[in-house]
Amino acid sequence: MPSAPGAGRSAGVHFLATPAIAAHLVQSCAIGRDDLVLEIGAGQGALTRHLATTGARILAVERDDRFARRLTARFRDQPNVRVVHADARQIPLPRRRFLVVANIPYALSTTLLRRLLTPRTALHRAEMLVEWGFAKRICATVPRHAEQAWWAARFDLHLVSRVGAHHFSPPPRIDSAHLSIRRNHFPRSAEEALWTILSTAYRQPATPARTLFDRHALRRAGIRPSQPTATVPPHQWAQLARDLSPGRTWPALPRRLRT
Ligand SMILES: C[S@@+](CC[C@H](N)C(=O)[O-])C[C@H]1O[C@@H](n2cnc3c(N)ncnc32)[C@H](O)[C@@H]1O
Repeated sequence: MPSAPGAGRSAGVHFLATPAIAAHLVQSCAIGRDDLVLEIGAGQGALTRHLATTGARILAVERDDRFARRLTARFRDQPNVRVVHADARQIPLPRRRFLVVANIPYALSTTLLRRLLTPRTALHRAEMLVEWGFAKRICATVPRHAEQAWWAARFDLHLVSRVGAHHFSPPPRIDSAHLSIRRNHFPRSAEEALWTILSTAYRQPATPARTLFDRHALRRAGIRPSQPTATVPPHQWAQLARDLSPGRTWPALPRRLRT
C-alpha cells in the first residue's frame, strides 16, 4: 500500500479496489477456523470482509480514528472479527501462533517486518501487499543488507506477483507486490550464530568466504571457499550457522533485532 511521505493520518492512503485480489490474498493464506489472523491497517475493510468469512479469529488493527469507528460498526455482527484501534508499530503481537494478511503502508514495511520476523515471533505465515521495489529487494537471491538476509534465512520470502497501481484507489505512483512469508525450520538455538555470520560476511562483501570461516564447514554448507561473501544466498549462511552453532558461545543479538 501506499501513502505519500509526510501525508496526514489518512491522507495518501490507497485502498485495495479489486475484490479478486483481496480474495486471492486471503485464500493464499490457507486460513483455518482455529487460526488467529492479524490484519494490519484494515482501512475500510477490503480484506477484512474476506477474512471474516474464514471463521478464524480476526484482529483487524487500524490506527485512524474514523476508519476504526466505521470498521467497528461494519463488523459489529461478526463475532470472530475484533477491530483494534491502535498503532500496529506498538501493539503487543500475539503470543500464540498467528497469521498475517495485510495491505500495509509502504513507509511502515521495514518497521513491521522487523517486528513480525523478530526471533521470538509466533508468526507462522503472512500474505501481504507491499511496495514492488521493497518486495524485490527482500526476495533477491542475495539480499543487499545483512538484516534482509537475516529475514530470508529464517523465513521463506516469496514474491508471488506484481499488483498494478490501478488496483488501488486512488492509484499510487508505483506498483505493489504480493509477498508471501513462511516460517522455515531454522532453529532458535542457532540465531546468534546466524547473525554473527551474516554481520561478519556483509561487512566484507568482496572477501573470499574462506578468509572468514572454516573451509570444511563452508563446503558442508554448499559454499565454495573462494566464493566472495556477497554472492552467498541466505539459506547457505543458515546452513553454516546450524553447523557451527552447537558447543560455542555467540554474541547476543543486537537489540533492534529483538524488539
Ligand atoms: C493501504 S491502506 C489499506 C487499507 C485496507 N486494508 C485496504 O486494503 O484497502 C493502509 C491502512 O493502514 C492504516 N495505517 C497506517 N499506519 C498504521 C499504523 N501504524 N497502524 C495501524 N494502521 C495503520 C491506514 O490508516 C490505512 O487504513
